[in-house]
Amino acid sequence: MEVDILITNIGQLLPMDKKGPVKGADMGELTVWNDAAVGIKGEQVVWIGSSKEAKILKASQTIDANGKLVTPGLVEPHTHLVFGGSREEEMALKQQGVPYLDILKQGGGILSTVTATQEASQEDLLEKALFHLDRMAMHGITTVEAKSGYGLNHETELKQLRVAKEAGKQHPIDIVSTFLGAHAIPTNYKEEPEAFLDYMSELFDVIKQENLAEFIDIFTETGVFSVVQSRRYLLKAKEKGFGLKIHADEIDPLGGTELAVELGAISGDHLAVTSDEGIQKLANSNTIGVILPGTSFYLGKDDYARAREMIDAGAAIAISTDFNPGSSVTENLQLIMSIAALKLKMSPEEIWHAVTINAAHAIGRGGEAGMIAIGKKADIVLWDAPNYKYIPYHYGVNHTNTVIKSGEIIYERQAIR
Ligand SMILES: N=CN[C@@H](CCC(=O)O)C(=O)O
Ligand SMILES: [Zn+2]
Repeated sequence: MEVDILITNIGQLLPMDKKGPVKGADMGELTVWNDAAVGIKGEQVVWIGSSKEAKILKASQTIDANGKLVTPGLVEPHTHLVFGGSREEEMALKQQGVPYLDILKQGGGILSTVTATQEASQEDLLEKALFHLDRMAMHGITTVEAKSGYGLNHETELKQLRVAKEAGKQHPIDIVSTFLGAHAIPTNYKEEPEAFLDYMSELFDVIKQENLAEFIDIFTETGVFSVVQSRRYLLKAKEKGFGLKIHADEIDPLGGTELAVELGAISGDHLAVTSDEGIQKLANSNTIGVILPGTSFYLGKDDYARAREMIDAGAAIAISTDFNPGSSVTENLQLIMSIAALKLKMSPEEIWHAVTINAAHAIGRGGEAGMIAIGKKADIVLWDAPNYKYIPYHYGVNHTNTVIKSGEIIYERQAIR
């Protein structure tokens, strides 16, 4: 057989090719192949076997992994990729103990990014999004979910969605788009959240027609949208054929997790303060819990999602950076893997499921992304690490050696000396 790229002498290969999403105790069972090899032709994986068997292949290019860990490209299931400006000035307020929701109430936080995004040109937003995507790719991410939500008017929300679509065309990373017009209440609708949601839902048709988003998301939170308002809005979205997501139980336990399950949302995200009942309901549902422990860390909070209890109860969990300019400013999902180990007490086996196959299922790419399997896209990372436990263990740095997206090498670490 002829292949374009042969990766051989793989120390540990994680195929992550189970039928997902992977739930509960199964998240702790990882398949590991030792001394493996992978053949790529065009965009796809066409051969998997042992390094010894790989000698029969004719390869245009051979990569000697030299005992390295090889995994699927990471899947990042929750980002606010497209935004104007930055919010480093807010850090001092956070240090003084001003709560996240108070900053928002005073017109800062999300609303200050809204002003910057409204003022930014489409070209500038695109350039900035591509820059952040480059950084994600360098860190081993090959598929990204991207939300709008810093427009809060028709024009700017559409501008954000169009930028995400264009970024997906120009960048090798695959982008899955979510409309988060219900991210905050703008000042001109301050006393009328329902009217604002009606106004945002007017965009559903054009978003469908132009194929600008697959999912509709809402921030269900104190001072933002209530459970009743969220339900009404999301039911309208469901009727139009969108998949649903909820920013649920991030700061106050309003019951967003329960709502996500009730509506059959593909994911409930954050879940930092989900109730006992919410955990049970999540575990008994097909909704994936997308946990964002970097946000708890970055907001200096003690509330971390009870991932252990969720997994022990049988839930499917994914983890994410929540990359955004306010509550979690990092493109490094490897760092989040370490925080998941340290603060969520997830095992390395669970963490690898959470950044590959389960993350793919959380954004409607189950069976396509987050796995290495014959006939699937060759999204593959070679790590400067001897085994899968090493990545969460050695924290805060980038471990990628080579990143392959759809069969193309898009990143190779350069030695300085
Ligand atoms: N909590 C709501 N939205 C974002 C934060 C957005 C921001 O602070 O700009 C989140 O997921 O954490
Ligand atoms: Zn978010």
